[in-house]
Amino acid sequence: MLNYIKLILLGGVILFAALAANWAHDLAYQVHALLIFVVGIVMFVWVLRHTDEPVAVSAGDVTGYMDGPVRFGIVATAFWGVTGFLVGTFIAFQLAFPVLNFDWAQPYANFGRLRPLHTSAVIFAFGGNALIATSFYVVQRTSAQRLWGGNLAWFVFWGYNLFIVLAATGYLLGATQSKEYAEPEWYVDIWLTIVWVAYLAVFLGTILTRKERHIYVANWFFLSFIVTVAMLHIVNNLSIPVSIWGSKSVQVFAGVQDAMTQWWYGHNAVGFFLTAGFLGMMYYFVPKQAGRPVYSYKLSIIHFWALIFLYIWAGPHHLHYTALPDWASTLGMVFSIVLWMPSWGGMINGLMTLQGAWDKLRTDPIIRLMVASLAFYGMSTFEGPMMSIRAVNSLSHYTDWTIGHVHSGALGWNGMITFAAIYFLTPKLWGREKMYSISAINTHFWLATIGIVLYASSMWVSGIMEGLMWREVDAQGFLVNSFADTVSAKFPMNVVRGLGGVLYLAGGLIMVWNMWMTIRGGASVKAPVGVAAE
Ligand code: HEM
Ligand code: HEM
Ligand SMILES: [Cu+2]
Repeated sequence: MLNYIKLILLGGVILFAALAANWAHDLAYQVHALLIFVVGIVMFVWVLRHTDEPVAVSAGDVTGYMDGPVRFGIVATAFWGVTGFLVGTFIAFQLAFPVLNFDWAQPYANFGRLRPLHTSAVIFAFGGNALIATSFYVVQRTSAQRLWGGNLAWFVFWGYNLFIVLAATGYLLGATQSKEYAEPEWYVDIWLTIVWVAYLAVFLGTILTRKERHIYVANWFFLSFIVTVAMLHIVNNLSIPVSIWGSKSVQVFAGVQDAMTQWWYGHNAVGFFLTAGFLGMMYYFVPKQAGRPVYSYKLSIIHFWALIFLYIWAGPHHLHYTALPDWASTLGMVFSIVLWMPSWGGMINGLMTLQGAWDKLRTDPIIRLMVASLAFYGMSTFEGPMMSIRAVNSLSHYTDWTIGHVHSGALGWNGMITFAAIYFLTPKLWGREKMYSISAINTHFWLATIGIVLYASSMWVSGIMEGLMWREVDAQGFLVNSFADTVSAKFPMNVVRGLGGVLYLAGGLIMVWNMWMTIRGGASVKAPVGVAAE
C-alpha cells in the first residue's frame, strides 16, 4: 500500500518538474527542474519494480544497528571533503593569479561563483555528512537502540545530498540569495527543511526509544545542533518567491534587520554546526580512541549549557561599526568574550581525557589528529573573542585575518576531528581490524598540519599588513596607500596560502586512498558491526 502512495507522489513530482522545466524563468531553475525530473523517474521505476515484493529482512537488520546510511555518509564525507579542498585550493590560486578566472569559463567558474561552492562544499557537504553519519553511529551505540523510523535514515542521507547537489549547481548557474552560508534559493531551502525535520525525527526517535537510561553527553550536543540549525535555517531564509517558476526570491527582512538576522544565523552556524555538532563527535570518539572515560562529566554538562546559552547572542560581532546600534554591537562583544570560557571547557575536557594515555600520542596517529584538532579549537576560540573586541575588529575586519581565523577553526578543528572519526569508523563499519596503512595516517597528519600552519600564518601576516596599510595616513592626514597597493602587497602571502591548500588536499587524497584500500582489502577480520553489539 505504501508503495502505491509513493508512486502517486512521485508521479506528481515528475509532472510538476516537467511543467517547471518548461516554464522556468531562469537557467538554474530549469536545470534543477530537469534534475528533479530525472531523479523522480529513476525513483519511480525503482519503486515500481519493488512493488509487492516481500520485504527482505536480514538477521543483521533485526538484531543490530542500522549502519548503511553511516557507511554511505562516511564515503560522502570523504568525497565532498576532497572536492571542497580542491575548489578551495583553486580559488586560493585565483586570488593570487587572477588569470585563473578563465575567459572561456565565464561566468560559471569565476571566483564569485566558486567561492560559495567552496564554503558550502566544505561546511555543509563535508561537515554535514560527517555530522549526520557520526550522529547516527553514536546515537545508536549510546542508546543501545537501532535508528528510529526504518528507511527514514536513508531519506535523510539521500535527501541531504540532493540538497547539496542543488545548492552547488545553483551557485555555478548563478542562483543565489546573497546570504553568506545560506546562498541557496527558496525551493532548495524548503527541501532542506523537510530533510532536516526527518533528521530530527530519526535522531529524537532513537533517543526517545533508547534502552539506556542515561542520555550520553555527545547526544546533547548533537541534538542542540539539529534543533538550533532548524531554527536558524527557517528564520534566516524567510523569503517570498517572485514566481513559483523561477529561482529569485525577496527577503522578508530589510536593511539592518536583515543584516542582523543573517549574522545571527551566520555566527550560530559556526556555533552549532561547526562547534556543537563537532563537540558531539569529540565526546564520543576521543574517549573511545583513548580508551579512557571523559575527564569530567560535570564539566561537559556545565560547558554545554554555557555554550548554547552564550553563542546565540554573539552574532553582532560580525557587524561592528555598521548601522547596527551600539548597544547591540556591545552585547555581541561581551557575549563573545565570555564565550571563551565554555569553549576552553570543551578543549580542556577533551585534552584531559587523554590523562594516563598520553603515551599513545607517540604511537597512535589518530590520537595525534584528535589532539591537534582540540588545540586548533582552543586557538580559534581564543582568537575569536579577541577579534570580537571592537578595537581589534576595526583592524581585522575585511582583512585576511578573518580568513585565517576561519581556516584555523575549519581545517584544524573541524577537519582533523573528522579525519580522526573517519579513521576510527572505516575499519569498524566494514568489519576490518584496522586501517590499511597506519603510516599513511601519519603522513596525512603531517601534511594537514603543515598545510594549516602555512594557511594560518600567511593570512595573519597578510591580514595585519592589509589592515595597517588601509589605516596609514601621512602628516597631512591623507591615506598613504591605494586599495590596489594593498592587493599587490598580498601576492606572496596568497601564494603561500595556496601551497598550504595543496598540502591539505594531498593529505585528503591519501586518506581516500587509505579508506579505499581498507574497504576493499583482504578478508573481513570480524563480523560487521551491524551484528555485533559494540
Ligand atoms: C585545502 C583547504 C582549503 C583552502 C585552500 C581554502 C581556501 C579558501 C579561500 C581562498 C577562501 C576565500 C577567501 C577570501 O575570499 O579571501 C576560503 C573561504 C572560506 N573557507 Fe576555505 N579553504 C580550505 C578548506 C576549508 C575548510 C575545510 C572549511 C570548513 C570546514 C573552509 C571554510 C571556509 C569558509 C567558511 C570561508 C569563508 C570565509 C569568510 O567569508 O570569512 N575552508 N577558503
Ligand atoms: C569563542 C568562539 C569564537 C568567537 C567569539 C569568534 C568570533 C569571530 C569574529 C569576531 C569574527 C570576525 C567577524 C568580522 O570581523 O567580520 C569571526 C569570523 C568567523 N569565524 Fe569565528 N569565532 C569563534 C570561533 C570560531 C570557530 C571555532 C570557527 C570555525 C570552526 C569560526 C568560524 C568563523 C567564520 C567562518 C568566520 C567568518 C564569517 C564571515 O564570513 O565573515 N569561529 N569569528
Ligand atoms: Cu561569529
